[in-house]
Amino acid sequence: MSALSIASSSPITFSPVGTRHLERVNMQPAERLFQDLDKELRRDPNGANVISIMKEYLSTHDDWQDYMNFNEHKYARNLIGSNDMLELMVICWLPGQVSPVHNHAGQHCWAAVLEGVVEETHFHFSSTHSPFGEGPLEAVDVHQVSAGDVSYITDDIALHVLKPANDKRVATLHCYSKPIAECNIYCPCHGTITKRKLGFYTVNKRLQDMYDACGGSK
Ligand SMILES: N[C@@H](CS(=O)O)C(=O)O
Ligand SMILES: [Fe+2]
Repeated sequence: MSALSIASSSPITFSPVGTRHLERVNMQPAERLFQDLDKELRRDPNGANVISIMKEYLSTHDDWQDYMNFNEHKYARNLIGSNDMLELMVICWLPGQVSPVHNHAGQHCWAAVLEGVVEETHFHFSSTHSPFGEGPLEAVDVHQVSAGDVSYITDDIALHVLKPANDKRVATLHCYSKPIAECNIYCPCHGTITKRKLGFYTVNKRLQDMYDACGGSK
């Protein structure tokens, strides 16, 4: 596998200095975004500039639509690219689809809204008023995120749930650093934890045989 492993119709590899610029020109904007995020996260693992990089992409490009695939059974995770530092995906939500209460496996999660309006609910344990503890959970914040805006969460901030805020479909662009192969799902009533492997509905714009997303009620 190349140093930069990214889903693309034409495989991208690092090339000798001199031709790198030409390769970048030939990339799709979403592939360039992946490369820009990779560079930023290697410079600063906390990704101080990730939000501005994502917002710049959102305001100038729409090739994320090429990755937009919905699944009637659950919210659909469509991978743009991944490597050891990050994974970048378009997540598509039909009205009524919702993620379970979950964490992010100790990683950074940035979620930009591409289309529609998202409702995000933060949860803490009632016993500790923090994202760490035991027993029932309580919703501590509910807010909406509109197209063009970027939300950010880590396990230190809260557990969360996302869903479309109204009866219109939603597309979000998620950047995880580092990649999350598995997360915790929480039963809100008891705080019981279940491990859930995270799969992809499409990779490199191609449907995958098995799709096992992070739960979802529909
Ligand atoms: N973290 C979730 C999507 S969301 O609800 O933030 C996932 O990657 O499946
Ligand atoms: Fe999440």
